[in-house]
Amino acid sequence: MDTDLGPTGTETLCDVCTTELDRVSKVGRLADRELDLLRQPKRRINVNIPIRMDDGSVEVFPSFRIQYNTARGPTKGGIRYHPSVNADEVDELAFLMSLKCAVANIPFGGAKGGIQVDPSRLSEGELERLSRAYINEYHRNIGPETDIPAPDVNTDGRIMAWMRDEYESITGGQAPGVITGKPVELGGSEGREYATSLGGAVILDEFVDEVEMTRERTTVAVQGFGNVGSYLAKFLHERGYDVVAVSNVDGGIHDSSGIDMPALFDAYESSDDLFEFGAAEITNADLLTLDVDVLIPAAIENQITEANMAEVQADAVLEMANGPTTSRADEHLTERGIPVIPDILANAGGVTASYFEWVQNTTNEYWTEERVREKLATQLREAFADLREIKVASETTRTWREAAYTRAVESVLQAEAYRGNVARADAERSD
Ligand SMILES: NC(=O)C1=CN([C@@H]2O[C@H](COP(=O)(O)OP(=O)(O)OC[C@H]3O[C@@H](n4cnc5c(N)ncnc54)[C@H](OP(=O)(O)O)[C@@H]3O)[C@@H](O)[C@H]2O)C=CC1
Ligand SMILES: O=C(O)CCC(=O)C(=O)O
Repeated sequence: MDTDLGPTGTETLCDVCTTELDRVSKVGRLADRELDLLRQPKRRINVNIPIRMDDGSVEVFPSFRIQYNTARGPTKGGIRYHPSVNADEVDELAFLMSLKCAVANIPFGGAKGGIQVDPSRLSEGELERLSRAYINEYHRNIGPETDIPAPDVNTDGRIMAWMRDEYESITGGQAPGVITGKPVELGGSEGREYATSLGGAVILDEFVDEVEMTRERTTVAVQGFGNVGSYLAKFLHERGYDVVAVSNVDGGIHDSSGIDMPALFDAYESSDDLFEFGAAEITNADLLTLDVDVLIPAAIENQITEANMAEVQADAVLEMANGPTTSRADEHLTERGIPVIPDILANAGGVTASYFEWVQNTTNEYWTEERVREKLATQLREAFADLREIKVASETTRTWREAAYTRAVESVLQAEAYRGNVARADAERSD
């Protein structure tokens, strides 16, 4: 199925996206046509991919690529492998990518992809066949100037390498800019592997300065110890924060005097088991309600919800995962004066470094790790400053999320207007 949606396409945005869009729409007095453009993806593609398994049987894996908004540039966003991935989830993630690229001020639209699979069940060969088959099915829809995938949950540089190779064997020639998050030896950027986390650390530093806290006395709990959570815990420890809890899908560990992160990294590398480290064990539910300065969901969506929002004791939330807070919980935290640094700012370091990778691929000029880190920090500090300015200047903007949506929606709609897709005259606006 390949759908260019008209204004009658179904809406599948999550409640927090819809709530925030409605709020921004009311304040900005957006026209119906403008809202339609934001509420639905431009193109949804889904393919059931048959794969021959090692035992000779054939399994079929549903897969998706959703290109949400193309006004600001080629679409950009990761590919997720997870048993529960579905079209609605990918819609929402693609919507968030469209806003995130605008918040980070990089010239991309937003997309997201996914395969409904539990990759831990697959052999290396099956994983490679599935990854290559995904590109085989979608190669006409992606490309360095159209839609550029990247890693997300359960995907990594090795998978990006197979995907680049498959794309080039189908299309002929070299096309390093078709995908980002590649290994450095294959045209990847220095620093991309940890950029989401480094970006999160830069944003948290800015926030801590803003509210006049000091890093040294700031305790943090990080849910998720994958690419984003583990590097973030490391960076925050190096910057002087006290990382008191971390977790993976099986649960977590807690030490109120601060976890020795280098020692944990060494232990985890060999055991792949947080519990073997010997610190007190906690559940993911416990972690989310710990009495810490900053709670950092860095795993999957819908973690702070109506069920646990009243028990959240943190003084602030840094959303490193996409969509970890539901709308009701977001409102509740706001009422209690707990600031939430939204996903589309907090985790924008990943796509920003992906943009740098794409620029390097396009110019064939490669940068040092130091240059990437400096440029990343500058870009994210500017993004934070832009949102602070909106918050300070506006009497109605209460939260960082509202500021981020305000900035992103304005930027996307300006681009749509310059393309002639919407008229931005007051006469067009509905009340
Ligand atoms: N990778 C990137 O560049 C970017 C990622 N993000 C977002 O960050 C989040 C994490 O992504 P990433 O680190 O790449 O993914 P990974 O697959 O590398 O890691 C995910 C982590 O979350 C844990 N986890 C999975 N399910 C649960 C659960 N139900 N409860 C608690 N923990 C769970 C996993 O545990 P286990 O290790 O045991 O499997 C793992 O530690 C996602 O929301 C992603 O969309 C956002 C921007 C960029
Ligand atoms: O690096 C990218 O292009 C996208 C990363 C991503 O999927 C995300 O920010 O959620």
